[in-house]
Amino acid sequence: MIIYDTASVTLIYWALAFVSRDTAGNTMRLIPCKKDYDENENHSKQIDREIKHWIKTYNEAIKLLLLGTGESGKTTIIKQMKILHVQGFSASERAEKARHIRHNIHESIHDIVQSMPMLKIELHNPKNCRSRNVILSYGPEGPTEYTEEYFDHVRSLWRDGGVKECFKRSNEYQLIDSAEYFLDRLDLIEKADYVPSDADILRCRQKTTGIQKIEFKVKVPKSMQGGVQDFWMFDVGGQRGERKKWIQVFEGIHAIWFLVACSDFDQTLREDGSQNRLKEAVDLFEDVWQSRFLLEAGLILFLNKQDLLQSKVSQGRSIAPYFPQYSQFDAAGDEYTRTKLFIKSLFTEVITRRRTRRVEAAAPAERFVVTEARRARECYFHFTTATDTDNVRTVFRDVHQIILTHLLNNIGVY
Ligand SMILES: Nc1nc2c(ncn2[C@@H]2O[C@H](COP(=O)(O)OP(=O)(O)OP(=O)(O)O)[C@@H](O)[C@H]2O)c(=O)[nH]1
Ligand SMILES: [Mg+2]
Repeated sequence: MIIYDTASVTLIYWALAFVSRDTAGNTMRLIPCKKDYDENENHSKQIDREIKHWIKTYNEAIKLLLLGTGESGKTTIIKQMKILHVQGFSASERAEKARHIRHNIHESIHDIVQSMPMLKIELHNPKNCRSRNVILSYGPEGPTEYTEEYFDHVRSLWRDGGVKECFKRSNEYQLIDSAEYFLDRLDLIEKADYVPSDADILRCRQKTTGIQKIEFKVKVPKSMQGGVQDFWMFDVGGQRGERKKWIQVFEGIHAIWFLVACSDFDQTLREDGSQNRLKEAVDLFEDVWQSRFLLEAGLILFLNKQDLLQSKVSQGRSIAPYFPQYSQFDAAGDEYTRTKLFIKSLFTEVITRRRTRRVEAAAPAERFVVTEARRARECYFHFTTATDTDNVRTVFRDVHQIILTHLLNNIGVY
């Protein structure tokens, strides 16, 4: 049986109706064209019967694996699946997240004030020196108890012009992406009865170590035999030290979602200050793309953190100093559009380095097929903001279609 929520059925139906083999019989073509479908009703009915049969008999869970460098947004996607397809977060989970969010506040203000001497930035208000010393005295771990006095120190510092100046240069040291989001919400978070909203939980940052799995079910509508389809989604840690564990979950994976933090273009790795984060993501993507263990899995690239990329670029920060080839990049549109297309081109280049032909496909996903000795290899691209539930809901629907097409190809329905 296969997954879909009601809204995605039409999409999937189309996908299935137009999946076919080429003359050599070894590559898939997906032609999302309603007109052809209407013109070939008998063929569609036959396909419909086959799909229903396949859905009825396919009872395996669909296994998805999230990959990407540290802080690319993998665990945020898992949280979105919990919101969209499980019951969301329980009261005890929210209480636990409140603790992590307070710790996120501490690590944010700690890392900013600790970096000020390196950037030769002074506190604008000398009275804040005491607050800075108090914060630094707790070290990166933070206080055992988050008192009113503690939050007063953080508030004074966050209002300081020097702290703000240092925050604006956060690409020159390591700072979590949600620093501003949480520091702007101090008044709410310091309250004893604070319960984090879904939006707060999506912003909360906790590094993943080891392998996590979430299971969820998606309803299959009655018209498609009814019932539910099981999904297993695996989350791994993306920092270098964590990647050796990845191979443990490669077996039997149907599709990989590879996440890239596009706003990382001017930052270095937390685990290696000499390596640009976006370059690391391109290298890692190449490893995944080439991996013989993952040849059977569908690959979907999430060009994530579009909100942060847009805001960075609108503040006048350019990718050009970090990727000199950007000055030769030819694309229409404003600076943000050109930057996101350039980042995409860094990844399509990895794919097109081998013999490639481009297949026009319907928006929003674009498809590239690489002809290899064994079979066609496909990669789809999506621009995403993982903290935006509506965006992830839409992307998930599109991705259903892609995964289904890939699965049908693998099991030889067509
Ligand atoms: N603004 C914004 N923040 C995002 C987005 N995606 C993820 N984040 C934030 O980025 C931080 C890191 O996200 P995670 O999901 O923990 O990253 P990860 O890939 O699981 O990282 P590791 O576990 O270290 O591999 C979190 O604070 C998220 O809230 C996005 O699209 N926009
Ligand atoms: Mg994680």
